[in-house]
This record gives sequence, structure tokens and C-alpha cells, in this order.
Amino acid sequence: MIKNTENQLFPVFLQLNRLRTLLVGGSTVALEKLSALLVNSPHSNVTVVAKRIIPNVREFVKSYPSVQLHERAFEDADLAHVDLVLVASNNARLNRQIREESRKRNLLINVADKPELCDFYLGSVVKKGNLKIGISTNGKSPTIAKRIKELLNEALPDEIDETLNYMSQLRDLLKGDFTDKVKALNAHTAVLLTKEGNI
Ligand SMILES: C[C@@]1(CC(=O)O)c2cc3[nH]c(cc4nc(cc5[nH]c(cc(n2)[C@H]1CCC(=O)O)[C@@](C)(CC(=O)O)[C@@H]5CCC(=O)O)C(CC(=O)O)=C4CCC(=O)O)c(CCC(=O)O)c3CC(=O)O
Ligand SMILES: NC(=O)C1=CN([C@@H]2O[C@H](COP(=O)(O)OP(=O)(O)OC[C@H]3O[C@@H](n4cnc5c(N)ncnc54)[C@H](O)[C@@H]3O)[C@@H](O)[C@H]2O)C=CC1
Repeated sequence: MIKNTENQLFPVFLQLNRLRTLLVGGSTVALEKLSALLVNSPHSNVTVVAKRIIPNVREFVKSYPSVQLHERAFEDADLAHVDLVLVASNNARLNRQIREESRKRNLLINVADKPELCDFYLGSVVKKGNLKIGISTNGKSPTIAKRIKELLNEALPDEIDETLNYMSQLRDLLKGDFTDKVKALNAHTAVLLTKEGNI
């Protein structure tokens, strides 16, 4: 039985360096979205289109050569040759229009703070080396998502990345069929779930 109250979103981790992302809007909220994209995927191919681009955005993208800025109004043609769309404009009609045009082209879209116009949501992200954890509260409370991120950031030791690298080497060394490998990897990590393991 599927309960309506449960979180039914499906999480994925995108290779934004291989995709082309359009961001419409160039102000405070656009900067938040841009920073969420680039802090996680520094080689994201992002095209920003906005009537006005604030200096903070210009400053921020200086460290990211894969970002292009276009200070002008949005045109439908901006949707050609992109894979993903994010909108952070202050114009409700424009948001709706971009949503419709994006769906016609089968593009996935996120409109900042307008869940009803979104095909996907951004999450809070915990990162320790190779480990990345995405957090969603099903849109109920982004603030709680942020707090859980802070909690996990403190709880997970930096050494977790060494463990991941060690396990990766072990994985390459292990011989035998798939089932044997899984057994061995599970045996090596069983201790992590005990208090003494203390990941
Ligand atoms: C549905 C979703 C769609 C989407 O935008 O993708 C959405 C929607 C809305 N956000 C609103 C407000 C705020 N958003 C934040 C922050 C974040 N919001 C993010 C995601 C999401 N926000 C998606 C759901 C994620 C989930 O399921 O948990 C995070 C996780 C990721 C990111 O944006 O990068 C990022 C934390 C990053 C970090 O970890 O630091 C803060 C807090 C702050 O900024 O400190 C506030 C103010 C306080 C508050 O309201 O809680 C409003 C009301 C606007 C209004 O009142 O006008 C709506 C609209 C509505 O709910 O209807
Ligand atoms: N600022 C905030 O903290 C919050 C913002 N929001 C939502 O996010 C939206 C954006 O927020 P801000 O960045 O603060 O807005 P803003 O008003 O500072 O910036 C809007 C951006 O949209 C661009 N824009 C407007 N019409 C355009 C067009 N036709 N083509 C291309 N670009 C166009 C503007 O040039 C500007 O860069 C708000 O309207 C609101 O719905 C929601 C909650 C909080």
C-alpha cells in the first residue's frame, strides 16, 4: 500500500559536467542555485540568462570557466540544446511559460520556490570526499534539510574517505565470483555498524 504522506521522490546523482544546464535569472536566488550546482559539480556547463545579472554572480562565476553569462531577456530559443532547466526569475508568468515550453521539449525543470512547477527538487548535500548524501524533506521544510546536513557533517569523520578508498582497493583485489566478493566486502565492513567501528 502506497501512503500519500511518504516521500515519493526518486533521488539521482547527475553528471552535470556532461549535461547542459540553463539557469534563467541572475539575482540572489539564482546565485544560490548556481552555487549549489557548482560547489557540487565544479565543471557543470551552465548558461545563465537574465535581464540583470548582479555583481555577486559575476564575481562568483570567475572561478568557473564552464559558466556562460548572457545579460538579456529569456527567449524560447534558449531551451534548444539544453538538457536541464532551472528558473529563478521574479516573473510568475515567465516562470509558467518556461515551464510549458520546457515540457514541450521534454526538458526537466526546477522553478525556485515553486514546487508545483518543478519536475525535480534540489536537496541539501553532505559531502566528505567521495561520500555524498542528498537530503529531501519532500518540500516540507528545507530548513530542516539544512539542519540535518549540518548534523551529519559533524557526525561523519573526515576519515570516512580513507575507508572508502581502502574498500575500493580491496574491491579491485578480490578474486572470485560476484557473490563471494559481496560476502567478503560485507564481512570487512560489518564492524562499521558496531559502536567500536565508529565510522
Ligand atoms: C521544494 C523545494 C524546491 C526547490 O527549490 O528545489 C524548495 C522550496 C521552497 N523553499 C523555500 C524556502 C527556503 N529554502 C531554503 C533553503 C533550501 N531550499 C532547498 C530546496 C528546496 N526548496 C526544495 C525542497 C527540498 C526539500 O525537500 O527539503 C535546499 C535544500 C536546496 C537548494 O535550494 O539548493 C536549500 C537548503 C540548502 C542547504 O543545505 O543549505 C531556506 C533556508 C535557507 O535559505 O536558509 C528557505 C527559507 C526557510 C524555509 O521556508 O524553510 C520555500 C518558501 C519560499 C517562501 O516562503 O516564499 C519554498 C516553496 C514552498 O515550500 O512552497
Ligand atoms: N530572495 C529570496 O530570498 C526569495 C526569493 N524567492 C523567489 O525567487 C524569485 C527570485 O528571487 P530573487 O533572486 O530575489 O529575485 P530578483 O527580483 O532579485 O531577481 C529576479 C531575476 O530575474 C530576472 N528576470 C526577470 N525577468 C526576466 C526575463 N524576462 N528574462 C530573463 N531574466 C529575467 C531579473 O533580471 C533578475 O535577475 C522571487 O521572485 C521569488 O519567487 C522566494 C523566497 C525567498
